[in-house]
Amino acid sequence: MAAQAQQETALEDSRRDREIGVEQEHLDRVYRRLEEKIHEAEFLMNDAAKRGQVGTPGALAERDAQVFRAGVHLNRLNNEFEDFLFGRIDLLLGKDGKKGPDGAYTAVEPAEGAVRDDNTADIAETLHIGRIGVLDQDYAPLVIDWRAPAAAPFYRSTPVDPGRVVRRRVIRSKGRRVLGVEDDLMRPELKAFLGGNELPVIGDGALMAALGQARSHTMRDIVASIQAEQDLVIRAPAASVTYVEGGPGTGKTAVALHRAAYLLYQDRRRYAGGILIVSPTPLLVAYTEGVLPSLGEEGQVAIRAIGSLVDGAEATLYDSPAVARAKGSYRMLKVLRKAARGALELGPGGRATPGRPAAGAAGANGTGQLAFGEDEADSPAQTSAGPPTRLRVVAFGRRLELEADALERIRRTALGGTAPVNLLRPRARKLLLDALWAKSGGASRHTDPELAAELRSSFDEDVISEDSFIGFLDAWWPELTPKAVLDAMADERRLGRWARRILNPGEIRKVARSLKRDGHSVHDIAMLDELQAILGTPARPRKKRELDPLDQLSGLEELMPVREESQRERAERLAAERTEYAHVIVDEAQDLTPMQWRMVGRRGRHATWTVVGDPAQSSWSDVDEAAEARDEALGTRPRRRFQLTVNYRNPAEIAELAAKVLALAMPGSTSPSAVRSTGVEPRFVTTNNGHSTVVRDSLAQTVREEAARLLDQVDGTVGVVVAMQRREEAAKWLAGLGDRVVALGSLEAKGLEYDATVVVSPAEIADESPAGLRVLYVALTRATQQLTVVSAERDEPDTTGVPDLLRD
Ligand SMILES: Nc1ncnc2c1ncn2[C@@H]1O[C@H](COP(=O)(O)OP(=O)(O)OP(=O)(O)O)[C@@H](O)[C@H]1O
Repeated sequence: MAAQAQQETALEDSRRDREIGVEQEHLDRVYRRLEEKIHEAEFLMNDAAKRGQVGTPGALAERDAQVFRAGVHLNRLNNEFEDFLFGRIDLLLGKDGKKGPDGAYTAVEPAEGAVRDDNTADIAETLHIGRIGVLDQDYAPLVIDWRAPAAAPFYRSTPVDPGRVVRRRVIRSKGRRVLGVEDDLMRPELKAFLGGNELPVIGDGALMAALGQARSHTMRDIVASIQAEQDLVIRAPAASVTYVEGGPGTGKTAVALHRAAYLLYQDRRRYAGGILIVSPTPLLVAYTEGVLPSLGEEGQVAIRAIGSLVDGAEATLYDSPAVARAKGSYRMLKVLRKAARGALELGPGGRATPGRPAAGAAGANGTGQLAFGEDEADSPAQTSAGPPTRLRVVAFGRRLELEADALERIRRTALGGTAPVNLLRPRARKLLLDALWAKSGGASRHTDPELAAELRSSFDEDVISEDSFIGFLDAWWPELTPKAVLDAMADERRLGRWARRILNPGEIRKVARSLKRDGHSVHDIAMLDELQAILGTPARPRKKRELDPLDQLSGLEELMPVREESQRERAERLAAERTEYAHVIVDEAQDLTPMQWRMVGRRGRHATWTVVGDPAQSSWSDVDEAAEARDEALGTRPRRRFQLTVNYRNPAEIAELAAKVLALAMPGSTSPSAVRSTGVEPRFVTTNNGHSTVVRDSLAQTVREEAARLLDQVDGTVGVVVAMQRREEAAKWLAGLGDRVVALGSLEAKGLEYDATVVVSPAEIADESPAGLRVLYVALTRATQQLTVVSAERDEPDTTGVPDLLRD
């Protein structure tokens, strides 16, 4: 028996080697062709450079475009993809027998007679799939880009609905060497022939091989094993809103990233407007950042954490659940609107200091008093001088004055409506001039309307050129910045005024206190962005463009003093100025607060959208309010909904345990089915070792020992997930264990995955916030191989260590 098994293995090995050899031959051809293409691109670059030295304006523009195109091409070809060629499909003859633009047959279904009555068939076409497309000299496809329509059957075909595909092969290669092949047979009932020989089938399929691999600190692309239900999402038409839901590990993030690459391939011109991917945390950004470059896409896709969407500000702090709820809800919008208008009364925020008024204000020329908002001993806003309370000017030789109540009335009139506060300054200035004019009695000097108008305009000119008026206006209607208004809200009494009957006193106190900290939370960033919209930015004179050194080279600057912007310059300028995108992808969308939806919505007012999320993993407590805000951001565009149903991350043993928490968090919802099982059950460990109280040291020791044990068991990473308030202490528990292990707060674990995880005190995580059970569900679904749950006393573990929350 053993001898027979040995013989079979040897036979299988030699068939595998033969098939590896077949693919190696193909890869060699592809690389020979790539080398030719690289030479072509280099030639184009040189040619373009020569054109740069002679030339008409037309030649110059062409040069720019050519250099750009050749550069992109070269860059892509030179990129050392780890597995440039990764797939192959062997197909039956197609129904219509016509070739598509990719040089492949377009038909999805087999032609009549493609399968003979005795269930035998010939392979009519073989396609290789890779990260970019390569044609041979005769324009026949050597490799088809994975995003091309002809590659779709590689992903879509299943044994239930095989279409024309008989065999799907995943090829593993490194650089120029083919290392292995794995086949899936889509029509096992068929005896198929290729070039007269029976079609060989190697291995047990690529998906399982991919899922079993150790995890690192960066996500890999899944281009070789995208599954049919995922492919439908990736290739969904871009128009409107593509809405994708699915449980943990169903590939939502992976699918979102591959969709970005697909959209760029489909319509590069359109998405030159940029694709924005919004991610919940900087950790997830760092984890996913490498996927698009590995698919050959960079530049036009911006992956940003929700706390990094506002230039010049970065979220580094966390808010307590109560503060987060107040800052994130629609109620905050009302508070900000009031604060933006109210902050005007504080004068030029942050620029002047108490007792030292802004230049030109009434106080500065010694004629007015200063009115500070309040006596703010400990508020950051204490640095702002109050606005002047009196305006004095001399016009037409007369001293004119406006007192505090007149100024107040004018301010209120100017602020009427909802226009951005900073843009209302001209209106306020006009109202001031009207009031001064009325005081001057100038209106009654002439009855002739033309003369009266002339007099008025010279009056206005007189006033607005006076230093005291200019200084007054700067102090009385300063240009406000979002930061200054947010700082002003850190004062509890002031915030109390602006948030009266909107936030409760407890919320006002906590929000004000949170704003006193040095730095911003992720919710502050959305508030800053909202304030920017409420305040507006007055138009500024445009900066003069600098001369391009290339112009000097060609001597064209003499002929063309104002040179047209080149294509490259234009692209660079647009990227730098970009605040709106052509397509917006929101990952972990269930977590966005209403205020965050408003912020993201502003970046995609004319965009198409892909929104991926899982309501069961939401850490935002008012789910309905968030859904309303989402619908507002996405507008009336039609929705296309998809559901992903298979969990590729967790083995069944871990998924089953997590499902118990899901049943508590969202009764009635179903968890995705795990695609594999490892036979390794989750482990339960308690800290009290039979004692009734749990001391912190014992928790530290237990977690450290578990982490060390798991590091021995797996090749890749280990994540230790703790309640947010334990983050820093947990990092110390793991000191010295190496960089394969990390400590994470429960909210930081979002979207990430590890070979093994230690979840510390489920009860502590669940009690952290109103959405705590859903956060615990996230924590329990991060492991690809092994999970240990460490319980403390409050978890009420039973005699086997299973905590109360995870018992049947
Ligand atoms: N078709 C596939 N082939 C191979 N691996 C896959 C496939 N689909 C998903 N995976 C892997 O499964 C894991 C989970 O994917 P991903 O993180 O995209 O899921 P998710 O739905 O975003 O999860 P969560 O909601 O928990 O953040 C990743 O390691 C991903 O590479």
